[in-house]
Amino acid sequence: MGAIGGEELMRWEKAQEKGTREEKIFVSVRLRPLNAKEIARNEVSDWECINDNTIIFRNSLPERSMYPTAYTFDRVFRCDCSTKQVYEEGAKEVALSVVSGINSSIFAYGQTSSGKTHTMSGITEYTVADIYDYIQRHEERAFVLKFSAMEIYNEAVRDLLSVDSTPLRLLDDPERGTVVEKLTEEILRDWNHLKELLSICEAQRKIGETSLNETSSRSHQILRLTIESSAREFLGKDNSSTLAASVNFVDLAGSERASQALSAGTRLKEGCHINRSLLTLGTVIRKLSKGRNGHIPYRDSKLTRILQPSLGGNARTAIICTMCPARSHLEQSRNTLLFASCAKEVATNAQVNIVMSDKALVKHLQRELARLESELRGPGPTSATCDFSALLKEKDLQIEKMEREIKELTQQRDLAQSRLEDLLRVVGDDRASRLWEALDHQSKFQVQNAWEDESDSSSVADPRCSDVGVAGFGTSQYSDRQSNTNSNVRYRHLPGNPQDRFLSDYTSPQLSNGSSEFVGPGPFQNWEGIAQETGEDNEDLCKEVRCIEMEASSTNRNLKSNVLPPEENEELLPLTMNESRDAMEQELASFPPKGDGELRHINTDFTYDALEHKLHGMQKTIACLVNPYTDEPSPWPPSVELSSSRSLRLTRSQSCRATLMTSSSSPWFDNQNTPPSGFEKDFPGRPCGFQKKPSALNFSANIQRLSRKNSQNSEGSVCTDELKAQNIKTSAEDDITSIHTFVTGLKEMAKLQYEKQIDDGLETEPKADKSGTTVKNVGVDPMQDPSDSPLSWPLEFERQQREIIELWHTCNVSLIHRTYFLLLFGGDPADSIYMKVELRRLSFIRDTFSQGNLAKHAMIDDWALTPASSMRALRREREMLSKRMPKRFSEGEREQLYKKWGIGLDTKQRRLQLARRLWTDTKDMDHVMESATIVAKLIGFQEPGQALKEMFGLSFTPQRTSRRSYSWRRSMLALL
Ligand SMILES: Nc1ncnc2c1ncn2[C@@H]1O[C@H](COP(=O)(O)OP(=O)(O)OP(=O)(O)O)[C@@H](O)[C@H]1O
Repeated sequence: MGAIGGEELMRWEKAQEKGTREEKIFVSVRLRPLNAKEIARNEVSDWECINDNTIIFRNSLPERSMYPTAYTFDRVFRCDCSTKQVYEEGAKEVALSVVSGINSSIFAYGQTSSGKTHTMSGITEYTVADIYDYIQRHEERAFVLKFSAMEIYNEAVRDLLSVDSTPLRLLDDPERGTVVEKLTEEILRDWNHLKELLSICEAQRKIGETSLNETSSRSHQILRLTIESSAREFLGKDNSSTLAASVNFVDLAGSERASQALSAGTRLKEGCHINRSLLTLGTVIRKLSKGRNGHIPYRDSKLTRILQPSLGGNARTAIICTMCPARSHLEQSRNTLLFASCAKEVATNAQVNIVMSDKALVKHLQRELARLESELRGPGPTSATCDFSALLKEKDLQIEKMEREIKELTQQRDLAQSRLEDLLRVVGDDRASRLWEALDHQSKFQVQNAWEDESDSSSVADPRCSDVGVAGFGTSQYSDRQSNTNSNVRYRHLPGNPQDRFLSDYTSPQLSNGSSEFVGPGPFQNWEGIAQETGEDNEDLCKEVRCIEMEASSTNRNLKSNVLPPEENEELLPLTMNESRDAMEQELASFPPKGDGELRHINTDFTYDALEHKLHGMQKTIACLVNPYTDEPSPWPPSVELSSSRSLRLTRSQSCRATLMTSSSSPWFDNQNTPPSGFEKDFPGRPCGFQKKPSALNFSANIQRLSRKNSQNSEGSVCTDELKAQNIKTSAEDDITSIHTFVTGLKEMAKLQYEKQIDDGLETEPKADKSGTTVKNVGVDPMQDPSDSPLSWPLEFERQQREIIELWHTCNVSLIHRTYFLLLFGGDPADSIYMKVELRRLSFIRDTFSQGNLAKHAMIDDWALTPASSMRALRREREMLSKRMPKRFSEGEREQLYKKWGIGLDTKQRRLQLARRLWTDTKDMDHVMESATIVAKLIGFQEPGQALKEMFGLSFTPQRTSRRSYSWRRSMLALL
C-alpha cells in the first residue's frame, strides 16, 4: 500500500477541506437519435437542445400546454453528441475524483432503450482509460485498482463476477456504510484485465427482451472501481497514508412503467421490482432535493441503500439522463426530465478519504488540534466562533439567573410552608392557652370586682377588654364590637392593635399607618370575648393563620379593616406596608385625607436599606433631640433606643395573637419572638420605640399574661428584672416606657414634618450654620413654627391648647390620649408642630362629624370613625379607668376624690361616676388639669417625678418652657 506524507499530506488535507464542501449533483441530459424502428414509424423528434444547457419541447400541441417546454441542466447533449463528449463534459471530472481519494458515482437514468447502457459502457471505458493514464503519469504514487460488479435484479443483489447467482446480503458497516457481503473484488492487473471483467459482467447481467428493447437491461448494474494510492516514498513507513475511493458506474434499469413496457408474466414482475427500486430512488432524490431534513428512505430499496453515499453522501455524483426523442415517448421523456430536475437540486458532501498509518494519524490529529486551539485562543476568531461564544455567555447568564430565581423561590416556598406549619401549631396551642386564660381570668376577675361597682355589671367589661378601651378611636370600634358579639368571628382575624391606634389615631397621624407592624388578630381577638372563643370554629382560626401568613410572606400589610364591621371591611382596599410607611410620611402634609369614607391608597416603594438607614438616622436624631446640648446618652431606657424592630422575634410557642401583640407592643419580649418577614421591616418616620412599644399601658395585662406564660423577658431591656420582681407594677412601668416611646415617636414625627417643611421651602429663616448637623437644625430652631415668634408663642400655645381641648371633647377623643398630649406638650415652642398636627386631625374629624351623616365615617388611619362609635369608645374607656381606681388609689384617696368631685359616698358606682366626670368641662382648665392628673395616675404614673423629669428633658427648646406648662406639671406632680 502506498503512503503519503509531509507536504503531500498537507495537500491532501487541503483537498479534504475542499472536498468537504457541499456540491450539487452534476446533471446532464443526453438525447439519443431516432433509431431505425422509430424512423420507420415516422416518429418525429419534438425535443431540441438549443444550447449546452437547455432542452426544449418544440411541439405546441394544446393538450401539452400544461407542461414546461424548456429544461435547463448542467449540460445537455444533442443526439449527435458522442459518448466521448458526454464523458468529457458530463462525467469525467466527477469520475476522476476517485484518484484524489473522493468517492464518485456516474448514473445513467432513463427509460428503456433511451441509451443508458450505451452511454454507461462508454463512460466506464473512458474513465478507466483516463485512470490508467493518470496512473501512468503519476509514477510517484503507487496505485491499486480493484473492480467489483453487481446487479440488483428483483431486489436481489447478485455478484456479476461470480457464477454463483446466490443473492448477496447487504451489511451495515459502521465505517464503510452499506457493504455487499462476499462481493467479488478483483484487483486489476491492467486495462485488458478490466475489459475481460466487463465482458463477464455483460454476460452475467439479466437481459430480457421487451417490446421496446430487444436487449433490454432488466436489472440495475453497478460497476465499482476502487482506487487506492500512496506516495511511493512513504511506502512501508509508519507515517504513510493512503487515499482510497471508489467510482460507481450505475446503469439503471429502464424507468418506464411496466404497463408501458407491455410487460406480462415474468416481465411484469421484473417491472414491479424495477419500478419499486426506481420509485425509491426517485423519492430519495426528491427528498434530498428539498434538503436533508427529515427521513430519507435509503433503506427502502437495495439500490438506494447501496448507493446511499452517492446520493447526498460522501461522493461526487453525476447523473446522465438519457432520452428517446420520439414523440411516442414523450411522457417518459418528461418523467426523465422531471427526475433530472430534482436530481440537480441534490447536494452531496464529498470528502477525501484518507487511510492513515498510526503515526500519520497522530501527526494529523496533532496538527488539527493545534489548529483548533489556535482558533480558540486567537484574537481574531471567526464570526461564527464569536457568535457562538456570545451565545454561550448569554445562555450561561440566563441559566445563572434562573437558578437564582429557583433558589429564591424555593426558599420562599420553604419559608412560607414552615411558617404555615408553625402558625397552625401555634393556633392549636393558642386555643388551649386562651381557654386556660379565659378561665383563669374569669376567676380572678370575679374576686377583684369590689362592691363599689357591683351594680355596674351590665357595663363592666373584662378588664383586659378595658385595656383596649383606652385606645383612642380604636375604642369605639371595640365598643361596637362589644355590643355585637355576633360579629365576633368576623372580627377575629382582622389585624389591628388598639394600643397602636392609641398612638396613631389621634396623637400621631404619621403612626397610624405604621400599625402595619402589628399583624394578625388585634386586641379584640385577644381579650374580647375569650369565653366565646372557646366555642369558635376552626375556620376562624384558619382565617387568622391566613391573615398572618399573608403578612409574613408578602411583607405587606393590610392595615385597615381591623376594626371595621365586616361589611365595611370587605370594601377596604389593602394598603401595603410600604404604602403605609409612605403614607405615614406624607400624612402630615396631606391630612386631612381627601374625601370622606374613602381609603387613601398611596403607592410608594421604600427599600429596606433606605428605611433602615433612615431609621438609624432618626434614632440618632432622637437621642440628640433628647439631649441637644450634651453628649450624654439619651435618658430614654435602652430598650427604647437600642432596640429596633429588627430585633423583634416571634416564637412558635406563643399564641398567634399574643405573639403578634407582644412583638408590636413590648420590647421586653423581643428576643424570643420570631416575626414574620414583614416584621423586620422598619419604616421611616416611626421611631423604634414606637414600633416596639407604642403603649404598653394598654396591654399591661397582656404582657403579664405573656410573661407568665412564656417566661420570655428580654435581657436587653432595662426593665426586665424589675418586671420579674415587681410583677404587680409592670403596667405602671410599661406606661412610663410607653410614654417615652410615645414622645419619641412624636418627636420623630415632628422631625419629619420639619424636614418636609424644609423640602417644601417653608423654612423662612436661613440657617446660620449651613454645615450644622441635622441634630442642631432639628433640635433648636427648626422645630419651632416659623410663624410663631418666641414672644407670641405662649399666647398662641394657650389658644391652640384650648381649641384642642374643645375638639377632644367634640370628637370624643380618648381620655388617655388627651392626658398624654396634655402632659407632654406643655408649651415649648418646639411643641407647635404637634399642636398643629393635632388640630388638623381633630378639625377633620369634627368636620366629618358635623356633616350629620353618620353613615359617612371619618377615615382615620384607614378605619372608619363615627360619632356614635367614638362615644361608645369613650364610654368604654371611662369604664376601664374606673376599674383601675382601686389599684391606683387607696380607699382614702378615692374618698377624697369623690368628695372633691361631688360624688356622694353613699352612692353606687362611685368610681364610674368619677370616671364619667373626667374631662367633661373643657372651659375649666383646672378641671382639665385635674382630670389629666387622675388619668395619668390611673394609667400608671407611679414615678411621676422621673416621668416629668424626662418629659422636661424631651423639650426641644428647654430654655423656653412656658410658665403655664410648668405650672401644669408642677400641679400634677403635687396631685400625684
Ligand atoms: N446515443 C446513441 N447513439 C446511437 N445509438 C444509440 C444511442 N443510444 C442508444 N443507442 C442505441 O439504442 C439501443 C438501446 O440502447 P440501450 O440498450 O443502451 O438502451 P437502454 O436505455 O440501456 O435500454 P434498457 O433499459 O432497456 O436496457 C441500442 O441499440 C443502442 O446502441
